[in-house]
Formats: sequence, C-alpha cells, structure tokens
Amino acid sequence: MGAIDVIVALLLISNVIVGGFAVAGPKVIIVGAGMSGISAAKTLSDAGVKDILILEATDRIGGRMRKASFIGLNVEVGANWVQGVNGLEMNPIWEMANKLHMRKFISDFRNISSNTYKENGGLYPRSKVDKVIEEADKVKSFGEKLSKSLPPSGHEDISILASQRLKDQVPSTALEMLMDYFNCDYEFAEPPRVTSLQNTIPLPTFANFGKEAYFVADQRGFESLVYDLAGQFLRTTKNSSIVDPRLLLGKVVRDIRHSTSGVTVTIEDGSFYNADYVIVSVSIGVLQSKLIKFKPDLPQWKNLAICQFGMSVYTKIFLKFPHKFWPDGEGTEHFLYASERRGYYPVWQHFEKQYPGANVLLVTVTDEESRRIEQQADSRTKAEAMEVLRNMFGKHIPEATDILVPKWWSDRFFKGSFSNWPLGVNRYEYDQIRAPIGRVYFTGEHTSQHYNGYVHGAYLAGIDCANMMIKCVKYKTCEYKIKPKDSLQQNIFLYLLLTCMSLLFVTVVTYSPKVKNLGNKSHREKK
Ligand SMILES: Cc1cc2nc3c(=O)[nH]c(=O)nc-3n(C[C@H](O)[C@H](O)[C@H](O)COP(=O)(O)OP(=O)(O)OC[C@H]3O[C@@H](n4cnc5c(N)ncnc54)[C@H](O)[C@@H]3O)c2cc1C
Repeated sequence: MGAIDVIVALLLISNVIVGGFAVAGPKVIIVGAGMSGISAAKTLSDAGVKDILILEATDRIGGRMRKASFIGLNVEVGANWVQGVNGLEMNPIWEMANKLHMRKFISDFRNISSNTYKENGGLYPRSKVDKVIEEADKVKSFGEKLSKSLPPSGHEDISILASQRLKDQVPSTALEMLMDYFNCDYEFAEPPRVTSLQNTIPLPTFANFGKEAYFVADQRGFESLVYDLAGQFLRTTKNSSIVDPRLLLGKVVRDIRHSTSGVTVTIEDGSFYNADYVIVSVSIGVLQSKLIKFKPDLPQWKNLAICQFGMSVYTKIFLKFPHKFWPDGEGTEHFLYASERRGYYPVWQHFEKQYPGANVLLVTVTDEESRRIEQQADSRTKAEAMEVLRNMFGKHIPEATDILVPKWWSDRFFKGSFSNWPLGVNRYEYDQIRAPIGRVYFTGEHTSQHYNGYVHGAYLAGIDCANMMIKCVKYKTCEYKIKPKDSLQQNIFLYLLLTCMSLLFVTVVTYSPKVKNLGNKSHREKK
C-alpha cells in the first residue's frame, strides 16, 4: 500500500466524502446562512463543535436581511426595523445594532391622522381619522382581553376578524379598512381574516422587548449584523471578508438523506456532503415548496405542521424622483392612502431624515397585492404608484425616474417574507415545526419559541436549536420536549387504557364480595 493509499483510506475512515473526494469532514452541516443559520453555527462553535459546514444557496450571507443598491444608495429590501425596543427585556438585535453603531431612527407613527389621504384627493380631517383610530384601539383592547381569556390549548382560538365581529366593529369604509390594514397587515403582512388572535395579540415581541421600533438606515446594511456574528467564529481577511472553508456559497441543497448513522446532503450540481447531523435553516416557505427532499420523507405530522403555518409576503417598493413634492418636516414621515380596494398602495414613507436629499419614497404592499405586483412588469407597478401619488398630491408631480420592486415570493430561496401565525394552528402544532427528526434539526425565524417573523426570532431560534443539538452530541441527551402527535395519541390511548383498567379494578374490588356472596348463594341454592 502506497502513502497516498494510506491517506485515502484514513480519510475514508473519517466518514466524509465531498463531491466524490474525501476530505477532513464536518460533523454538522448547516443549510442556509441567514441570521438563524449563522447564529446556530456560532453557538455550536462556541461550544467546541467546530466541525461545521455551512451551505448557502445564494452568493452571500444574511438571507432576508439584505441591502440593495438603488440610485447609488443602499436601501433595505428585507428586514428594516429593530422591532421591540426599550421594554423590560433587552432585544439582542438592539444590542448588536448598538455595538456596530448602526445608523437608526425611531419610528413615530403618532401623526398619521394628519397625513391620511382620500382616494379622490385631499387629506381627511384629523378629527375624523382620530375617531377611527380610537375605535380601532377599542376593538384591539377588546381582542387583547379576549385573547388572554382563551384556554392555552389554543383549541378555542379565533381570527382577529372574528374578534372584530364579536365587538360588532368590522371595518367597512375605505378609512376604516386602511386603519385596520395599518394595525394588522402592516405588521403581519396578512389580513385579520387569517391571522390568529391568540398568538398575535398581545405580541410577545412588543410585550417583552418594548413597544418601540427603530428603522435602520446604514450604508453597511442591516445585514452587517450577520457578517459581524459570522466573523466571530469564521476566518476573515483584514477587510472583514469571510474566507473560511467552512462556509460555501452558491450551494443549493436539494436532497437530505438521513438515517440513524448520519446524513448525506446533496447539492443541485450533484456533489454531496456527509455529516453526523444537519441543521436546516431555510424559510418555512422553502420547506413548504419542497425544494429540499428529505429521504425518508418527514413524518406526516411534521409535514402537516409545516404546511399549515403561514408564510406572508411583504413588499417594499422604492421610487426615486427628480425632486420632492410631498410635505416634509416633523411628523410627516409616514403617510397613508385610503383606497376602497383594501391594501392598494396604502402605507408610504419619505426619507428626509434617513437619506436627506435623495428624493426617495417607500411604499409597502402585502399579501395578494404583493403576489399580483411580483407578476407584472415593474413599469406597470410604477404607473400604478404614480396614479396613486397623483390622487394624493395632484396631476403636476414629476414622474418617478427609478423603481425597485423586490420579489421575495417568486424567489425559490425564500418564497415569501416572514412567517405569520394563522388561525387553526395551536401551540402544540407550532412546536412540532421545530422538532428534530432523528439527525435532522430545524431552525429559522419560524421555529422561534416566541418571536416568529422577526430577526430576533431567527437569532434566538438558532441558539436554541444548536443547544438542543449540543445536548444530544455532547451529553447524549437527545430527547426534545416537543413530541410528535403520534406519541401524544399513543399517550392518550395509554391514558384511556389505564383509566379503563383502573375502573375495572375498582369495580372488581368494590363488587367482588357481592359476586362471592352471589356465588355462595347460588351454591347454597344449588345445595
Ligand atoms: C421584506 C421583509 C421585511 C422584513 N422586515 C422585518 C423587520 O423590519 N424587522 C424584523 O425583525 N424582521 C423583518 N423581516 C423578517 C426577517 O428578515 C427574518 O425573520 C429573518 O431575517 C429570517 O432569518 P432566517 O435565518 O430565519 O431565514 P433566512 O434569512 O431566509 O435564511 C435562510 C437562508 O437559507 C438559504 N437557502 C434557502 N434555500 C436553500 C437551499 N435549498 N440550499 C441552501 N441554502 C438555502 C437562503 O438563501 C437564506 O440565506 C422582514 C423580512 C422581509 C423579507
């Protein structure tokens, strides 16, 4: 046996073959390098599990935290706000953003009643908007009380719309629908009809971390939080580029084979990687799309839980103008448009503070409007947005010179913007989404115990998932608290069986003397 044969044999024994070539091997593969995947990988690394390999489909890390260059300006096409600040607990993302001295601005929505436009032009009187907001707040408080009174099992959960019906306050005018949109869809990107009351009102993000939200406008991008986190355990150059071989970009995972002895992750180009465990951090939209095939398939209860959850679409459209024509100054940053078509170019924002002199507007659409807009030409979207702006500010405003329309829903690596808790999924089913299946673990914002949909949820879920795996790898404690439905059903069956047996036992003990007497009697009678 030659020296090379010996080396090859040793590498093969190490149980890792990459694309047909044997190399020193990862023990844990992480699929996806968004906030959650990187947070999980760092937690593993900090705990001494250094044999990791991160496989990312795109040519960058950060996932849904992404900046894009627009007319020479870096704008955030994905996550933009640190949501939940100045509360009882410290939002970990707030800490990170402060550490990097991110440029950020508090969002103050208190003046929207002065900035709400009618569909056919002109502002609504402030008092009229305030009245609608007041009524909407009352319905929300009613919903909050109701939500807290519902049993924790979630079996009696209702939609936000149902709580409005109970209060006999279903928004019907253009203005009422707009405020309803602003309260619900602008946060969850799905309407009150589909959103769970019990799991969104009150929202743990605001209840625990605080009610304030800060808008990040930093030319390094919100994504630099992920780069900073990655740089704490991956090798980087002096200018902070990641050059660690444990991160591979452009690797589209299509197939995960798993057994009791290990996992094999196959890439679109046919190459494959073996490891002991895999953490899957892709969005729930990607899991639902079946871009990745699991072999054997995930159990039915797991697939059901994944498919039942909501993946919403939230689209931030940026428009550039030759000059400003909208009001500026204190209290004008956000302005609203009340169309009879609910959710039609409803929420607008100018950037006089964030990007002074850039003459850029941001309009947000969600859900069906997002899907519709993603399928049409950007020029059509620009024409629609211009018509709305002309309704608000008159015919003589200048034409937008540029438009940026992110397409999160059509992107096969995201399939939407963030998860939303729908009616019909209880806590137990939600917990099933993050339950590991043998050696396959799951993370991502949609697996966060309390903060699904947010960057902080993605970060905290990564830590939780890695810790669950560390317990398994290091201490051989591979149980997890979330039990598959089958086992719950088995438990119920066992419980019923035991109850029946106990009842039988009690009955036998209680009535056995009579049986004996009867027996004796009959015996005597026979005599
Ligand atoms: C428009 C928009 C606005 C938002 N606004 C906010 C906000 O203001 N505040 C807030 O807190 N949150 C916001 N969010 C949500 C926040 O961005 C996400 O919750 C968070 O970034 C998700 O991180 P993640 O790691 O769970 O998932 P992702 O960031 O999606 O990371 C998963 C990674 O997996 C990769 N991947 C997918 N498929 C494969 C495959 N087959 N093989 C290999 N890799 C794959 C993806 O490319 C991605 O990099 C927003 C999101 C969007 C889209």
